[in-house]
Amino acid sequence: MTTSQNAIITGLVLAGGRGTRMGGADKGLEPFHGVPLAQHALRRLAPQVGPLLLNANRNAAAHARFGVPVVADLQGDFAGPLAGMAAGLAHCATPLLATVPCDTPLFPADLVAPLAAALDAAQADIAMAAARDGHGALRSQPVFCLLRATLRESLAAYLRAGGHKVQAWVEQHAHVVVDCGAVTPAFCNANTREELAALERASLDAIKKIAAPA
Ligand SMILES: Nc1nc2c(ncn2[C@@H]2O[C@H](COP(=O)(O)OP(=O)(O)OP(=O)(O)O)[C@@H](O)[C@H]2O)c(=O)[nH]1
Ligand SMILES: [Mg+2]
Repeated sequence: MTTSQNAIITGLVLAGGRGTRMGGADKGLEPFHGVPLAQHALRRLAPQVGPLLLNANRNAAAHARFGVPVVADLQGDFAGPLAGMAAGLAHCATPLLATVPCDTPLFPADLVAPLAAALDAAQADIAMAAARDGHGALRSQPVFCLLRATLRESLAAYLRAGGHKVQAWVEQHAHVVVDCGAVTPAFCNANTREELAALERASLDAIKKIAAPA
């Protein structure tokens, strides 16, 4: 994808969760190789999109230090990732919004272009990433989505009606599921501190492999 095509896509990092499985931590501020997870995700997404947004519900000042606008959920009850997507759509000034969670630090460096190509080819409103598990089965990755900004009202209405499930809302719209490669390690998310440490080790192993191929 060219830089001018990137410019029509706003990148949104979702860091608005409760972090229950990490002892209530504000996960985006947890370090990954010394860099806060939210900042790491912003850096990985930046070359793939135009403007950036960060969705967070706590510690606004700490998140603001990453240098992109911070948007909080419109409702204050931790309604799940869809609420973060809705906040992103509400502040999105481009025709498209690409979403990634903060807790999946090894997400593909070439994620957005295949989503955009598939959205365009299918003339769909949503492109959702999917990835192959160890048995070759395709698993949806619902928080990795490319959305048309025109879905703003639909999503707000869905949330107002008490909806929470990303997949269920996506299925109400013309959507395409895009095979983005293997689940491991690219789509492995850190829900606990142990998982975060394991992802740090996995990324070091990958670097060692590049430095000294077998
Ligand atoms: N804006 C927003 N994002 C959320 C919410 N809940 C989860 N997310 C985001 O959705 C993505 C996946 O979240 P999970 O790992 O399932 O949930 P979490 O809240 O981070 O952690 P747990 O409480 O341990 O489930 C992460 O990027 C979260 O930041 C929410 O209520 N609001
Ligand atoms: Mg998670």
